[in-house]
Amino acid sequence: MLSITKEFRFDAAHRLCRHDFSEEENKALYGKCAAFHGHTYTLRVTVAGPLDESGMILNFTELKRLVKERIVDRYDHANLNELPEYENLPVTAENMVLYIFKTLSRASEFEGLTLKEVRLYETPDSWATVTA
Ligand SMILES: Nc1nc2c(c(=O)[nH]1)N=C([C@H](O)[C@H](O)COP(=O)(O)OP(=O)(O)OP(=O)(O)O)CN2
Ligand SMILES: [Zn+2]
Repeated sequence: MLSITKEFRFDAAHRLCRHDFSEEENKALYGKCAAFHGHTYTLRVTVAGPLDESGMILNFTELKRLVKERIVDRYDHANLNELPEYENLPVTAENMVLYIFKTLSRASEFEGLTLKEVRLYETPDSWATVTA
């Protein structure tokens, strides 16, 4: 199966918390990550599909425009806890990658293609993945 992958990076801040928990309960659940801190996230988006008449699955330039517009430009230098999608969810790599996958999979640019995988690295050695 043929696929293409594009990688993106953004810097963002968050703290891990449940809104229905007290500070003490969040500290007990999430430890040091209950305190506000930042990451340089790496996002990898993989798309599969047939080649078009230009010899491409999807132009990398178009993929970049889409992912930047829908995700990266909103997340870069943001406080992730303030974004509406995480109003009632802990800002874990798992919840983030699920939201990113759902959001991108709705894009009309992927019509006739398969959004195969979205992977989000929170640190160079910790990541979460959604695979179609
Ligand atoms: N399953 C998950 N576990 C943790 C998440 C997560 O999103 N999903 N997030 C965190 C924190 O955000 C924390 O910032 C990262 O924790 P940790 O990997 O322990 O942080 P380090 O700086 O020590 O990372 P290294 O991988 O050792 O560089 C915690 N857990
Ligand atoms: Zn963190």
